[in-house]
Formats: sequence, structure tokens, C-alpha cells
Amino acid sequence: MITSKNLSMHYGSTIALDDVSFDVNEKEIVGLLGPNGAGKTTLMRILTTFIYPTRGTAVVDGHDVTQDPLAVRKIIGYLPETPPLYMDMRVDEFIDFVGRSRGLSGHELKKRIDWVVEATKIAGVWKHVVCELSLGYRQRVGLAQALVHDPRVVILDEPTSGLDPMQIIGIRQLIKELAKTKTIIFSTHILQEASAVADRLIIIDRGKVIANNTPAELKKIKGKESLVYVTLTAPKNEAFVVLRSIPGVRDIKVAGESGSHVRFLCTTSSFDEVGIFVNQAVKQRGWVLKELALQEPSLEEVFLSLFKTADK
Ligand SMILES: Nc1ncnc2c1ncn2[C@@H]1O[C@H](COP(=O)(O)OP(=O)(O)OP(=O)(O)O)[C@@H](O)[C@H]1O
Repeated sequence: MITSKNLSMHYGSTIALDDVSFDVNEKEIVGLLGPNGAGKTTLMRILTTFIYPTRGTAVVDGHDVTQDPLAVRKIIGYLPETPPLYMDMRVDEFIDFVGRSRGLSGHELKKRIDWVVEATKIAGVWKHVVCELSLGYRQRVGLAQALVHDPRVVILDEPTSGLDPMQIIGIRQLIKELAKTKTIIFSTHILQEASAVADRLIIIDRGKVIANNTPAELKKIKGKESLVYVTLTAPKNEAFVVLRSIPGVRDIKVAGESGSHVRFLCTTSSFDEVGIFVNQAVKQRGWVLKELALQEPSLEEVFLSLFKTADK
């Protein structure tokens, strides 16, 4: 549905995007993740044809963003970082205006308005003037204007920013619901949010894509070090010394003790070495091995290790 090939964007000497390529499939939810200034907004502004790239191409549903921007705009719903609202209009007037600007009228317009009012839960502020709305409601009206024309592709720049926890849950549910019929790209700083909602995460750092994986795949990306739990029926001090001597083991902690079992947590550069040495020690010393388990890294740990790697 979306293909980006070697996109670069330079603002003077600032390289906001550097050779960014990726694909987004139809009805996929893709989370764009990265620290401040990573290039997320720039990428979304290119895909929505608000700015043109310095180099490279992006194609949305067969339409090139630089050659056929109007065709792209027709099928995209966009919620920018700051919702594009007319402050002195009432919410009902504003959504009606956006719907008409998008070419809707009559029964079709009414049907779509009824749908966005329900989906974005703005019935309670429907007759309010936009400038009187709280940040959360402004965000929801921003979403309503992005969805009123039933776009096939929805691009949301930090859709949950400024929302309270209940509203955040509501927006996440809405994104999941929308993805039954639409392709969605959203940006966020919040890793938990991205992994809870997205089918795939594209992680950007200083204009470059440093990961493009499902949340499950990301967890499998091997960091430089692994955490391994080893539970033994063995004399604690002796077992500690043996584990400490295994090549690659940098740190050991006693993670728990129960009866004759001791649970160790080893930080190691090689899970395999720990396995080989522990099995040897168990055989030679008559210990009993109760557990040898690689602790799966959290997404946070993977995220941090990706950024550390990109630093080098
Ligand atoms: N109009 C502009 N003129 C000059 N530099 C810009 C402009 N827009 C963005 N930049 C620069 O491009 C880089 C990428 O910015 P961008 O806003 O795309 O990042 P972001 O990932 O969306 O950040 P944030 O999460 O803080 O919104 C930054 O260094 C930013 O300062």
C-alpha cells in the first residue's frame, strides 16, 4: 500500500531523513518510533505530500507523492502533531466543513459524520466552539477531521499526545478497529504504546531506519549480552565460583534460594558457553540442574541496545 524508496530530506545542513526505505502492507498498523528529532514528522509530512523529499520516492496506493500529490491526499487521512482546527468554529460546523471540502454531501456526509462522532466520541462537545475544548477533545476533533472522508490510509502523528489514560486506551482501540479496513501509520515516543497497537515497528534514529520488525521479532534481536537464569542444587559458594569462571560471564547475582536450590542470574556474552560449562560442572560434581533459562529481553532493553548500537 505504501512504498518508500531511499527517501532523504535535508533542511539546509540538517539531515532529517537519510535514505529511508520501507513498505507498508494494506491494513497493516505500523508504529513509527524514535526519539525527539529522529525524523518521524518529516517522514509523515512527505507521505502526506505536505513537503517534498530532497531525494527518493514514496508511493501511496500506486500514486507517487511528488508526481500525483492530489491523488495521494484524497486517500489519506492525516492528523498532524498539532491538530489543524479552526478555533472560532463550532465542532459540528468544523467537521461539516471538512467533510464538504473532502467532496461529501447529503446522505453520505451525514452517514460519515455520524460515524466519526461515534468513533472519536465527540458527541458531548458537538456544539462547542473549538477554542473552548480541552487538549484531549481537540485531539479527538483532529482525529475526526482525519477520518470523515473514510480514507484508505490513515497517518497519525502522536495521536495520543495530551490525552488522559482512559482516552489513550480509547484511541488505541480505535486504531485497532480502523485497521480492519484501513492502513495505518502512527508515530509515538512510547514504546509500550507502539508495541501494544502496531503490527510492525519502524524505529528511526537521526533520520535512519535502525529497525523494521514486528514487536516479537524485535525481542529476538540479540543484544551484546544475555541474562541467563541457572538454578542448581549445589553448594552456593562453590557454584558461584564455577559460574564466575565460565568464559563470557561478566556478572553473577544470587536471584533466590530455597532449601538446597540456589538460583543465579548470570550476565553473559554467550548463552551457549554457560550451557556447556554448567552441564559439565553438574556431571563432574554431582549437582542437579533445575533450570537453565535465557531471559527474554524486554522491548525497552532491545530499544536501548538498538540506540547504543546506532551510536557507534
Ligand atoms: N522546517 C524545518 N526546518 C529545519 N529543520 C527542521 C524542520 N523540520 C524539522 N527539522 C529538523 O529535522 C529533524 C527531524 O525533525 P522531525 O520533526 O521530523 O523529528 P521527529 O522525530 O518528528 O521529532 P519529535 O518526536 O520531537 O516530534 C530535526 O533535527 C529537526 O530539527
